[in-house]
Amino acid sequence: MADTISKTGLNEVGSALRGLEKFGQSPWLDFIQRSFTENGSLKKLVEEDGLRGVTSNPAIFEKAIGHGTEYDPAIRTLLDREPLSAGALYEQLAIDDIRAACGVLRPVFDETKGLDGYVSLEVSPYLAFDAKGTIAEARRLWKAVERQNLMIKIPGTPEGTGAVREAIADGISVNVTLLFSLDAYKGVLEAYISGLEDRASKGEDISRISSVASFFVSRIDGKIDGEIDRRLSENHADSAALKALRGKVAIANAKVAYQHYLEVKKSARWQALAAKGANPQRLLWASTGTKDKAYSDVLYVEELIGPETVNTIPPATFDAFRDHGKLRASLEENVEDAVHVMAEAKRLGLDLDGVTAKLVKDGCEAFSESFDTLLGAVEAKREAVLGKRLLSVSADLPSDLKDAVAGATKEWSRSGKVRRIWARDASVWTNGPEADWLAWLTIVQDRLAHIDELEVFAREARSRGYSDILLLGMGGSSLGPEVLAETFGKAAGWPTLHVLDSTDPQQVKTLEKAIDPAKTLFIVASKSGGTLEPNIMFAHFWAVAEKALGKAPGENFVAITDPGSNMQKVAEGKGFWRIFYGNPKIGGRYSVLSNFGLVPAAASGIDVRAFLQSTLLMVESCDGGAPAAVNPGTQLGLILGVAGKTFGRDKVTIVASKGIASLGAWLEQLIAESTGKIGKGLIPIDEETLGAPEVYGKDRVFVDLRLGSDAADSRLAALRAAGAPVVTVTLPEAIQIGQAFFLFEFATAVVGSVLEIDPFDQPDVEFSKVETRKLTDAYAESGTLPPEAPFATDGALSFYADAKNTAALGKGDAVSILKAHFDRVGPGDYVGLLAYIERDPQTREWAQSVRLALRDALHVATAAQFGPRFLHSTGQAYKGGPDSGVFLQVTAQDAADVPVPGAAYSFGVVKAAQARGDFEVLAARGRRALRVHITGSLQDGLKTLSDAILAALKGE
Ligand SMILES: O=P(O)(O)OC[C@H]1O[C@](O)(CO)[C@@H](O)[C@@H]1O
Ligand SMILES: O=C[C@H](O)[C@H](O)COP(=O)(O)O
Repeated sequence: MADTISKTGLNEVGSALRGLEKFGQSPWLDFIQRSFTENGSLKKLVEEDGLRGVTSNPAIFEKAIGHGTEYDPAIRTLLDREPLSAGALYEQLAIDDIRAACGVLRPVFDETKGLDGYVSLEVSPYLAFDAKGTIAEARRLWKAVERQNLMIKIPGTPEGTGAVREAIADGISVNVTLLFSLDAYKGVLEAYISGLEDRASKGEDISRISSVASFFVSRIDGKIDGEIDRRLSENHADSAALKALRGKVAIANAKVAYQHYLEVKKSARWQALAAKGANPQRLLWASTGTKDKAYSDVLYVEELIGPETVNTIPPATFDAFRDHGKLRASLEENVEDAVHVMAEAKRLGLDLDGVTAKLVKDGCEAFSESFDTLLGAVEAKREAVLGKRLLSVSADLPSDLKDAVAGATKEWSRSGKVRRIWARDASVWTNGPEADWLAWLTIVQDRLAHIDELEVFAREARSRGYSDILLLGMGGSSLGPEVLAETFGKAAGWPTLHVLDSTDPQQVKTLEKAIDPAKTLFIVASKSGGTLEPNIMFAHFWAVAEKALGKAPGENFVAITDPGSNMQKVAEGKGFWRIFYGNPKIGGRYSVLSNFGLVPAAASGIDVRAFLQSTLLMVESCDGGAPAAVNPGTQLGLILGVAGKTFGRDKVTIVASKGIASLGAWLEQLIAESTGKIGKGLIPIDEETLGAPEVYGKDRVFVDLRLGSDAADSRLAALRAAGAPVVTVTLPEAIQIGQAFFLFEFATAVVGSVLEIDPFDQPDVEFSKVETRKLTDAYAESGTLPPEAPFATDGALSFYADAKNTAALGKGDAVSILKAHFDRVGPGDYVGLLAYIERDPQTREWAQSVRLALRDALHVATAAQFGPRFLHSTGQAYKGGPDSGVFLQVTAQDAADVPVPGAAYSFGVVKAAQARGDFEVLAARGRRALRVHITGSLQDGLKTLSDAILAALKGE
């Protein structure tokens, strides 16, 4: 702008601009930019051209902030101070600019006794059709800018008009924008007057409120002239009459609006307010830059000069008017002609009502798009400044998927879904209870606000000299802590964090041996407090600790549970050292950034403050102020959701750097339990070693989680080249695992919206729990589980299934049964190996080799899971998700069992009941499932089973 406004002829022709004042019109400038204010250019216009106000809009800020590097230092300074989102950064920059301009214009405000000297700041264009949101934002911005010569710009939509009345009644000066039609203007003037009356009736001063009604001009000609040209090109019968209207309608419309202003001013109603000191709401001519080069470049200034009006002039027009503008009292000239033009437009069917209605809608959309572009540019700058402090997400997508994601992104922008998520609007999903499960959105800020409590606890725990921490929990209560334990390892001088999430007696024993129970801090974690596993694990380790310490070990126990749970009562009754609470508005799989992750993190020496501060950066990246196109959580969610829903790519294959590989298991629960229901969903595939493109079907999306500068698996390049979608999430440092948690939480919520499901419930897991409970109750009553018989036995392997599956599999030997089972696998299916055995390096390796053999032979996705752990994770999707799973459940005779203190059943019985409950639900859901039970040595049995599987796959 400094260059745009010429410096020539100021004294001589500058009088044209200055001359407007003599006609009662105030020239304002439709432009703002930091450097322009800072370098004195704005002041110069005030002093030399008689400039009396400034207006801004989202498009103007987009031009100022969204391009070039001028605002970069300010962005850097702001980010050094606080982890702001793109939206918050923009707002801060805009507020600073508006304040600076208010400072320059303040002398005008004082000299004119509050008539002029205003600077306008527009409410977010996203709120144009949201009355409540608009008034809230108007109040917020008014307070934040805190300048008497500020005007809050509110669009003159029906919703905006309602907000105008409230704002005026509040004492906020308002510039009503996007006015095109006489009717809309009348409504706005009425709202202004009513607002003043409301305020006066409260006995409050109305003399310090100012308002303008921004009537848009050139955009009307743009539309009407376009229609005229279209008709002329078709040799319309009324060609001459149409031609005569070209370039006339906008000005005529404005002149007629001005007549309304004059009439209202004469009214008794207005006079009563004027007597109390009210200022009239002046008409402000906006959109006064000439768009059609065929017209004079000062047309919309010269033709609208009249008393008690404002013209906000864009820079080039300002220059032009200074240079060759002519002054005359044009606004009240030939009013009858204006009325005639309007009548002609009506007669010729130029549909001014339709045009103006469309202009309002288009205007709001255009400002929203400019705002999206602006915030997108700010986000790019933000990411550049944050650099390696932020994880990055990039995607290589085949073109059809890429286009579909771009389409979905547009739709999300248009419908404001990201903002609606943050506004806790359940209509983003199913309009069900989703809004009650969204406290994870702000849990990071919440926990940072209480960080002292965690830090004090960490110090105390450390000073107690524990060698180990053993966390007992399932699913969301254990998988997050497991990621933290495995990602960060043991911190020097701090205890080692172990996690137990199994009822396998051997696994329980292994953990018991790994710790020194007298020097262990036990953390019992359960949101509900009612989950079977943590309760029986607690009973066991309480007894173990009691024995080791020789006294009630409450001091060595900490509970994490939701307030009011049974576990809270137990912990209180048993004198636990501490009880930490979860947030009941956060589900288990979304709880890692709440106390469920933070308490074990703090106790094991992770710097929870730094961890949360880092995580907050990602929370802000996913904020409602970051438009869908640049919002990493939204983009990731749209890619996964659209790939699954539209392209049948519903297997999310997770590949990871070694250092963050445990994130995969946490992601499994998040994705599967959140999305796998009512026959829909994404199936996470974790730890499946990559293969060549030929071994895959077309149902995959690969998510590559990279840590630091770890090189990506070279096989991904081949997959990319073969057209497979690959999303890469790169964490420059391990501490950004918190960012990854939030990123995927947000993305999963987005997937839920795309799939039109409630991502926060888990109906089928509950069903399994009920089935298991029935079996353990039966055991408690009779001392034995209900009898069951295999439908076939082959050596150490016995096969069990429901009637439907049995009928499909036949009663041959192991190989033939397995062959029949895997013959049922088709393209797009996946195979789930569900092993209810100890999860240790050997069994994991066994499961890996079997799943890879299955994948390579059947060209389908495979999952290798351990029970009962997966029941609180992928189990939901296996039962409730798409019916594309083919399951082989593996159970085994336990070498030794472990009793559960105070219960009739043992760990082995619980595990057996869980496997059977799981199978019953799979069968009830009509899934293709087979259970193989190993008797005798587990190691030998597993070998026999894998040999039989390999033979079945070879078709032997
Ligand atoms: O923390 P809780 O209530 O013991 O629940 C453990 C897990 O069980 C589930 O409720 C069902 O599997 C999960 O969502 C949850 O993470
Ligand atoms: O208040 C000012 C308006 O936002 C501006 O004049 C719109 O002008 P345009 O139609 O040239 O975008």
